[in-house]
Amino acid sequence: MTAVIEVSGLTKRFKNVTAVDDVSFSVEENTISGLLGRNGAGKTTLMQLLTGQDFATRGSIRVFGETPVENKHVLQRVCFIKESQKYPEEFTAKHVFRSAPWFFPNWDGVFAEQLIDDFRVPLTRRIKKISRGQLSSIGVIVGLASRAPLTFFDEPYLGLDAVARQIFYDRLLSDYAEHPRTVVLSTHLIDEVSNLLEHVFVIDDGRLIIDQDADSLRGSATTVVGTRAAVDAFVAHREVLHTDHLGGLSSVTVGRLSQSERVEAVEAGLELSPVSLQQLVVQKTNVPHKEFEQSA
Ligand SMILES: Nc1ncnc2c1ncn2[C@@H]1O[C@H](COP(=O)(O)OP(=O)(O)OP(=O)(O)O)[C@@H](O)[C@H]1O
Repeated sequence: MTAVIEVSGLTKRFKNVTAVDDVSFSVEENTISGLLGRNGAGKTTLMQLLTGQDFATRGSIRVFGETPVENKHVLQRVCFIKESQKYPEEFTAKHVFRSAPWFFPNWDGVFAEQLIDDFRVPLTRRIKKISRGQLSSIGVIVGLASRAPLTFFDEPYLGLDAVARQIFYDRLLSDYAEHPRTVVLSTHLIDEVSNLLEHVFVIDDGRLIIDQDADSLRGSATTVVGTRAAVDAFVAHREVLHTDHLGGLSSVTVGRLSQSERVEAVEAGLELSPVSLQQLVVQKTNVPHKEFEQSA
């Protein structure tokens, strides 16, 4: 496997905020990765650094083996779709799609036309007059039709309805199968994208807390449900990720269980269920912010 992105000891500080805090990881070529985390976790800042739009306070970044900052050789292979993309005042969607091939050498005009139909983008209305969802559609189309070897989608579908989001997931998957490339996607709609992701990065308060293959992450936790006494006895010596009580019943999320542990649980009258990626991320990141901890 070849790493398209290699990051080591990366830190970005804004005055008293450490937005990215000593992060190290790599992203393999031709994979779809999710960059997940709560509001303010540092996802956008990290993407800005990886796409050379900001300078790191410390640490190193290699994209296609080189630093991305002011590096045409790297940046012409990168597409970054931001939540808040700005366009020139008089621009219509037509202007965006006409100018896209100047920036993206792999631009596929026929694919873009199909996507414009799929998303029903009004081509001749000025961008400042179109809806939030339509604006997101334009970004999504640019991200897909650019076929950049490395594409970042930063929360790309603000305002997109459920049908449009599904079209995005479907087109991304089918086009990725035909034209493999490296995609990094940040989103809060974790369950919706869960099946798309091959690798998961979770950033919390600037720190990378999960860097794991999506399949192994999905199997890394189980919820155990049963009477309080039986659940308590079963989880007594295990790491507990989350606990809920309802009357005499308990629902406790624990780490990976072996086959014999599963048999033991079932024999104790307990029910086992898988934990969704979203639940797992919520449980891992549902802790007090370090600033609040320090000032408390
Ligand atoms: N230019 C800046 N100046 C000061 N602080 C900043 C700046 N940009 C980001 N931050 C802070 O850095 C932290 C990380 O912000 P970032 O936008 O990267 O988070 P995010 O994970 O993308 O959040 P969201 O999911 O809400 O978009 C936040 O505390 C934010 O307030």
